[in-house]
Amino acid sequence: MSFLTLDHVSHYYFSKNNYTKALDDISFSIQKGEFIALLGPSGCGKSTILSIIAGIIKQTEGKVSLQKKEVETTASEIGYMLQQDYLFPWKTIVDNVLLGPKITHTHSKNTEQKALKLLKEVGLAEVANAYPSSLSGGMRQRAALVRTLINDPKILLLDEPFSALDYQTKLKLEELVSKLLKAYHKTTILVTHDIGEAIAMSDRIFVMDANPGTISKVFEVPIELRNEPPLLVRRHPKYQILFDKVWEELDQRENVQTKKVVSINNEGD
Ligand SMILES: Nc1ncnc2c1ncn2[C@@H]1O[C@H](COP(=O)(O)OP(=O)(O)OP(=O)(O)O)[C@@H](O)[C@H]1O
Repeated sequence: MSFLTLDHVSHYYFSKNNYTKALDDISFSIQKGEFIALLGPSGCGKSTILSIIAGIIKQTEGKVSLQKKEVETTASEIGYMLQQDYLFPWKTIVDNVLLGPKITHTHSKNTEQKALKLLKEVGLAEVANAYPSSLSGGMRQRAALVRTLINDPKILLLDEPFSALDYQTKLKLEELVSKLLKAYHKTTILVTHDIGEAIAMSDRIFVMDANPGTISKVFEVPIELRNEPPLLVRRHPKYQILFDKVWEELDQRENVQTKKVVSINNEGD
């Protein structure tokens, strides 16, 4: 059964004298617990899709449904993890994690226990009372992940969460995030520029095209890969086969038109 659906979603960014069509007629459905990767050239609308799902912006056309109900905003159901961790430097790790529940008045003794349990699961139990400045980049991103999971969001949106990390830390974090999200059966959308990461972590990969943003092709990750941890996926013979196919699809689309900003006064130009 479909969990999250985007139905003929288009989006325009308007400014004083012109507009950009960022998304054109995007439709897809995601099952509960599914892990989707959005892959495509810069400016193809990946972040715009996440912002629409998160309720940060409202799509110009089309509809977004969660569990079959059309939603104006899914914000309260969403966990958002970005390239930067945005931890507050003056709060300890556990206090950073508990900030969300405190703001939403859902904080209780149980929440604190849950925070400590999650911190333990990501290997941060020892530094729960430390300040972010004393942690490495990878540790800070693990704390950011726990902060995202503490509210038990229905959907997780990951916008290039590993791209600021060194390669080894990134691989280790992929491993941890994948294990944790599978264990908690989280529905996840990952934005990435990294084909290997998309294959290693996802069930399906949506390749996008730019100007305006469309979904050009959907790749199913073979079932044998989906059940393996990312490091093992990267060593599987089927990984390289899929990598080449996705590469080819992206490569074909490299000659995208230059960005199209349409003047409102001279639409025909
Ligand atoms: N606030 C805005 N105002 C005007 N145009 C915008 C705005 N935000 C995004 N755009 C344009 O919309 C299109 C899609 O942008 P978006 O950031 O969603 O792409 P992206 O695929 O996430 O890019 P990247 O990979 O570089 O982060 C681009 O042409 C971009 O310039």
